[in-house]
Amino acid sequence: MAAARGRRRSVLSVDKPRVGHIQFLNCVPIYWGLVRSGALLDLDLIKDTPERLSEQLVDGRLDIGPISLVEYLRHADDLVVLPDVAVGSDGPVMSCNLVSQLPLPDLDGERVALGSTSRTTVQLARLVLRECYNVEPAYYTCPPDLAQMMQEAAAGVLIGDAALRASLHEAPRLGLRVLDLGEAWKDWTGLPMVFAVWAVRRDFLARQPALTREVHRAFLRSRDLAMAEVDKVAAQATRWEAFDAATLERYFTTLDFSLGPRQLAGVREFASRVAAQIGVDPRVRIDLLADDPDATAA
Ligand SMILES: C=C(O[C@@H]1C=C(C(=O)O)C=C[C@H]1O)C(=O)O
Repeated sequence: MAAARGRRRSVLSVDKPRVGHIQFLNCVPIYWGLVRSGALLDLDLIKDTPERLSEQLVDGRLDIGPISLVEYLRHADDLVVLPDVAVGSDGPVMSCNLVSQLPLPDLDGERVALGSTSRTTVQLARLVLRECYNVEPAYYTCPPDLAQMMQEAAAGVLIGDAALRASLHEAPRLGLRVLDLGEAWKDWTGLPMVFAVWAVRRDFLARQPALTREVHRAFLRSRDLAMAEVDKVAAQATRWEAFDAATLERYFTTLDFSLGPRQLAGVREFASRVAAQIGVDPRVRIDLLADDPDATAA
């Protein structure tokens, strides 16, 4: 973070685009192909948690990167979405979970911890609890640590690797209930859920339209390469993780890395349902990067 903040743009040479990368297992398939194709050499890649990357893209320390959907909706005027790539699910997601010590209808008035790395799943959890379970807990934000959450609250919302560990290892051992929020959204709306999109700052796109499209193509190629050999990706990732290769392969193929018409319908539906809760226009305009460099409006 400090390094990113201190980074100065050179006036003597063309700077590499400053691109964000989510340091969770869910984005390993996006990273895999960047390494394999050598595209990584053309990027200044900044790895961090989703909420910090979202903040850096919004305040201009990044040019292009993944952004939590809620933060995109809040800052849509300054950003253009890169099509065909996202972190989402069409049903269960495995790693965006509400973990509870109580049956969900009993959470009314209870303390519920919201993990600080999430901006979207935490809002989805609040929406689902209110609209589907008719409960209004007392929410507070805290670090994404299940043990601490379970000491201080009746339930907690986690994303990423911590959520995967919680649902696969800790919850079964401790007898905790798990609500998969991708599945809850699909059951409620019939639509895919998009948790994060990739976006470019509008000012960067205006200065560097060709470079932006190059980075976009590198992401798409990278994702396609990884998904074509997902067994290898899972086998290598398992060296450093507490999950076996079969579990990681199931995780990578459960996630939906696409952003097509159905996923965009999910984004619009989420925007309309969450609008009042997060203070955005329910029909917020979503601009997608167009093929034609002269036209960016969707
Ligand atoms: C599927 C996931 O998607 C994510 C969920 C996010 C959020 O809730 O704000 C942000 C980025 C993604 O990492 C996950 O983290 O497990």
